[in-house]
Amino acid sequence: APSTHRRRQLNGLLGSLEGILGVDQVFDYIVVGGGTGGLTIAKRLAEDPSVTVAVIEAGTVYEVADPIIAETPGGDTTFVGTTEVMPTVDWGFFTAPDPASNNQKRSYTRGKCLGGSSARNFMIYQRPTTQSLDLWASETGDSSYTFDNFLPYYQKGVTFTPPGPDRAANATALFNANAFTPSGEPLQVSYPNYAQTFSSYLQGGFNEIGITTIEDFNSGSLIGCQYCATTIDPANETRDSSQTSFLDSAASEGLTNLKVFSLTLAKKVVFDSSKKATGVGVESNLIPYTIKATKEVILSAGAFQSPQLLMVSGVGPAQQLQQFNIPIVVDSPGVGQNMQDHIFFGPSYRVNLVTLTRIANDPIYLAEQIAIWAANKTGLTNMFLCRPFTNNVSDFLGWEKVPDDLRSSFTSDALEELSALPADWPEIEYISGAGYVGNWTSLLFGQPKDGYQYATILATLVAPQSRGNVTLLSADTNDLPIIHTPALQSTTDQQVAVAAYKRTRQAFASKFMQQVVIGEEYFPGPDVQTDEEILDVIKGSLQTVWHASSTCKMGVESDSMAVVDSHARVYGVQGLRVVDASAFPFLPPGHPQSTVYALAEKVADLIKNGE
Ligand SMILES: Cc1cc2nc3c(=O)[nH]c(=O)nc-3n(C[C@H](O)[C@H](O)[C@H](O)COP(=O)(O)OP(=O)(O)OC[C@H]3O[C@@H](n4cnc5c(N)ncnc54)[C@H](O)[C@@H]3O)c2cc1C
Repeated sequence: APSTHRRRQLNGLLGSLEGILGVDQVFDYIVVGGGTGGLTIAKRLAEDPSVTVAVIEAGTVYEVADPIIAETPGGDTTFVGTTEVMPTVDWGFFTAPDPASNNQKRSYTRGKCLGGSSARNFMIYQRPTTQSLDLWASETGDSSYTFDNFLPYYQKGVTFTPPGPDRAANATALFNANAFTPSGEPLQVSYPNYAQTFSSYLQGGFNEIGITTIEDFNSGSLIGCQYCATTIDPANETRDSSQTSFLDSAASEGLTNLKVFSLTLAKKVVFDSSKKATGVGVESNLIPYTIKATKEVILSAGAFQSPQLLMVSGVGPAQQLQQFNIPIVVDSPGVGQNMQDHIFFGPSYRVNLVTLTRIANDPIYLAEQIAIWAANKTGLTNMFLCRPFTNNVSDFLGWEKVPDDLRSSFTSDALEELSALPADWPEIEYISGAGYVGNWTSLLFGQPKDGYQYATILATLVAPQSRGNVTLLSADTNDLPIIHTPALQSTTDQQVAVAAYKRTRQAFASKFMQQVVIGEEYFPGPDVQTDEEILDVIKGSLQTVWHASSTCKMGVESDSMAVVDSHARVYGVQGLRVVDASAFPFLPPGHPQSTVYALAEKVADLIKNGE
């Protein structure tokens, strides 16, 4: 079977046993975190046969840890509610109580496995807008980040496959093939063959309320609506992650100069007396040892744990380090600060369509789908690859700035803050939710069991003004850091959120959507009408979109909160970079995985060029 073959190939790259046996471990480069950014940069560095690369990853191969859910696109709906934690491949983060939203503590999904959060995400693949990347270039003083200059790195690792002949009827996905380069690159971007019927109605509803259909979301414009491309491998309709793309290709190319230390926790970066990073202290099976780096250490442990690793290693806000008796290497006040994230929420309605509600509640329907799969399967071993499960559930998106009629009631402060954003930067994203979401407690297990099907439009704040942070619980990476997520502290965000909620209701009330809507709004219900009532519902029912970023932000040296320069090098030390979502200068509009992959590609080239 393909997955057994894959595991055998990967075994050739797993090096942790040697570490446990105390064999001296010295590499040119150490990448901490085998997630989205980490495996991408590690594979690219290892393409040079003259260097050696180690990856340190706390988790393991996700098809070993979690053989069914992780590789099935529809498995993305499991264990992402505010009260749930995936037992096998998740870190188990909960946010600190959030005073701006009823002191909620929300579960915050983070992949703990090879692939990292790309093994747990919703697979939406789209790129930021032209002007948001141009802003990245101006804020970091580096013109190589303008949309046009950065685009080749978005294209580099990706193979794009247009929607195929087996794609469902009435679900035509437009696309711009020119946004991609023809290639045999590792990361697969395509469209599921099974489309959510709800999305066709959503498109009609959006068009009716003024959100027009555009060609695609990968060419620099977002305002409009369309089916989204996904990191689903069209060959077998399974999830593609940095593990199944970049690490698998390293294995199949026989790059034995790349070693993966799985089930190995990074404890701290080791510096010499000249503040050069010379290695990483790790722990595997409770045994501590050090892996040495002769050239560089690259932190790719994600937006929560890259800043944690910097802080426990002595790079961070002095006060925070002193609190835990950590010797200060560099007082860097921005480490862990400036966190940006998106939140989403929205009303749920009963609909006359098949949605996740049926899959979750109707075993006979599920058995039928599995029987259809069994009759037609082409060598795939996972029965959860029956048709409805090959879709990532959120397959249609819309974007806009708040329309004038709702904007007219905004405060002048809110209008001023929002006007600072570039013209093409949307304020709201709408994500199709073909199922009940309600108060976000649990997607799969929370579907109402009353025989109806449900659907939701998830309004998302993509120009958030609220900021969060990451602080230490202790000086030991065995203790997860404390995460304060930025949800609705800003009154601008509150106003946009209420306007966004009203827009989702307008879409459900459109003639097009009314063809399939049954009765009145189910959640929160028609009694919720005033702005205060709507805001209260949002506070009690929001979830983050798991897009935490910018906690080791990139910026110019004169910016005291900048942690890395535009080559992702940590200010104040040598031989240390941060390459993951934490290094973003800010969170561009939309879903960040494309930018994490692109940044890793770009920094790999910088390193290869000695920059
Ligand atoms: C549920 C969910 C849905 C999402 N949906 C989408 C989507 O549809 N589209 C999109 O574009 N984005 C989506 N995202 C966001 C996107 O997946 C992330 O922004 C991106 O994957 C982050 O990449 P990263 O490299 O920064 O971190 P990660 O991919 O999380 O990698 C960090 C890695 O470091 C490892 N690690 C951490 N600490 C240590 C340590 N001390 N020692 C050893 N290893 C360590 C982790 O185990 C992990 O493998 C979603 C995220 C989630 C969680």
